[in-house]
Amino acid sequence: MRIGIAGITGRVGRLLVEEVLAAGATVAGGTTRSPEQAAGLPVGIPLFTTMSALAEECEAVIDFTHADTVASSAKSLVGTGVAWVLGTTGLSAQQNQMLREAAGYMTIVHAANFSPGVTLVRRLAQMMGQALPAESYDAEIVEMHHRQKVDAPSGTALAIGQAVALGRGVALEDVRESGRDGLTGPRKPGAIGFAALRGGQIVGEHDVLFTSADEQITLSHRAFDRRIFATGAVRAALWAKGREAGLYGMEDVLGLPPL
Ligand SMILES: NC(=O)C1=CN([C@@H]2O[C@H](COP(=O)(O)OP(=O)(O)OC[C@H]3O[C@@H](n4cnc5c(N)ncnc54)[C@H](OP(=O)(O)O)[C@@H]3O)[C@@H](O)[C@H]2O)C=CC1
Ligand SMILES: O=C(O)C1=N[C@H](C(=O)O)C[C@H](O)C1
Repeated sequence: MRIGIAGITGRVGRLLVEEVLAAGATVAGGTTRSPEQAAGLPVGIPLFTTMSALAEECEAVIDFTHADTVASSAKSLVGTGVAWVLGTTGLSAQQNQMLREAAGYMTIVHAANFSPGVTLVRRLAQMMGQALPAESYDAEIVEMHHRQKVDAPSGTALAIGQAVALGRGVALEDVRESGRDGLTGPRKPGAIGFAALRGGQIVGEHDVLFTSADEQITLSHRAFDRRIFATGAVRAALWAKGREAGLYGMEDVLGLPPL
């Protein structure tokens, strides 16, 4: 299979090159805004400055770049027959809506976290949201990442929050509490809270806490190596080949029922 890598010079992009090759697939090329940054990549990988040019060379694109690229990438990929495996986080509501619309015409696998562990944490978080009454159990999600991360809360934290909200039968937008600071007043009943910490080179840590007057239950996930995201994304690209148009997630790739 010919796989393209959008953001090939990035932290995940460089690992994707190794993981595509390890899976026995071909690195059909990559995008970068400045090809001189490609130092250290294996020689001979074609580099492009646009998604359209990359799409001509491959059957799937794995994209770990920046939310600002989502609209133009959707336009470039619709109608090409190329599957889009998108790991970029920090998407706005409007950008998420664009993805849903594009998925009417093409195959998209979108996950805020391609690790199997986080996929299972989301499922457990949904079960806890369903089983533990929101009036008694306060749900808080704490994440910590490296100092270069540009979006907060992390896409994973929000995806876990969405799972808790789903379990509680509410919309996350209606109950989300992020970035408390100052004279906030007491915690709102039923809120799902988020706290984002940044420092050093931490790959990705997520804790989901349900705290009542009498007990606390915590789900924790630690990514030790970001290769776990690259391996999962390559798995998703191989899975996406020949799939009908639609918006899929890592649950689909792992063969789990939808949340
Ligand atoms: N779903 C998942 O499992 C995971 C998701 N992520 C997400 O993936 C994304 C990338 O993460 P990471 O690899 O650490 O980031 P990096 O900044 O290391 O890499 C991103 C690459 O994308 C390119 N890029 C950045 N901004 C733009 C832009 N505005 N337009 C076009 N290209 C751009 C840059 O390449 P150049 O300068 O060469 O153009 C850059 O090297 C983030 O959103 C992150 O949160 C990260 C890990 C796991
Ligand atoms: O930017 C990162 O590094 C990561 N981003 C993803 C997110 O926002 O959840 C996934 C992972 O936690 C690493």
